[in-house]
Amino acid sequence: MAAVHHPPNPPALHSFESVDLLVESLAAFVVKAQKEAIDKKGRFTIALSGGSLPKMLKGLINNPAVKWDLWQVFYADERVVPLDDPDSNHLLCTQELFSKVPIPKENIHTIDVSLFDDLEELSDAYEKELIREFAQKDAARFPVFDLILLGMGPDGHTASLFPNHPLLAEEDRWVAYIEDSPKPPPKRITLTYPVINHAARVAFVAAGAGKADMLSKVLDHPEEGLPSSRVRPAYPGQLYWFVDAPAAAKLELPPTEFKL
Ligand SMILES: O=C(O)[C@H](O)[C@@H](O)[C@H](O)[C@H](O)COP(=O)(O)O
Repeated sequence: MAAVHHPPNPPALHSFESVDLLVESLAAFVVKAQKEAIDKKGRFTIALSGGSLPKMLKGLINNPAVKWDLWQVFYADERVVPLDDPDSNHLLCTQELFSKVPIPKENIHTIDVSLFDDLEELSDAYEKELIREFAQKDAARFPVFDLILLGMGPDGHTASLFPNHPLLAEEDRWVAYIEDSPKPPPKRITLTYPVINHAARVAFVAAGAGKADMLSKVLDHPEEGLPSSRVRPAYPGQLYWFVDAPAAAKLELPPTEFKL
């Protein structure tokens, strides 16, 4: 990545009056990111999270601009449970999105359930899956996702990067595992900061009044070092926040007008 000494771009905060507007704008944003990636490289690499995020992507369903066959989907984090377990992020994304759109199954990169007994092997295998997708094609030290979509938990966590956890200091691995997640289930794998912070675009999605206090901590007080505040994609990467008015209610950071 060029210009290593350039400071990260400031976050773009997009605040919407309603969740419907947020959903519509997020879909338009994803489609634009997809178009730019496909025009440049003929494919679109994206990482998804669980929580409320998959539902927020419903603006992509029946959207003729989405080129599903050119998407390569990874998970920003995944719980170590069978893929049909109610706790699985893959199951959630399948129920909310993939079962409703024509995406080829092989374009969705799930964790290897045969490796559940050994989390080291499991995360190594997912890292290899990323290497197969990125390393030969982009030849970079870290993969450069076209887009990573994240949620923010009530404690400020994102992906499976929890406050004060040693994983926050991981500098080498692309994928790491955690056995002591404070939020169940305890065993998970997660993309690490070097991967998240090398992405071309990272977008958080947060809606509802329940997010207001934590959002203000994360965006107005990044010096507190909460996991979501540590997401600062390296230049020229860009960080976006898609929030609704109740979530934004306590923010000092001024919003940026949403324009495509
Ligand atoms: O793995 C998990 O524990 C959840 O998926 C979690 O990381 C979620 O993404 C955030 O808590 C935001 O949740 P909401 O989007 O539902 O607010």
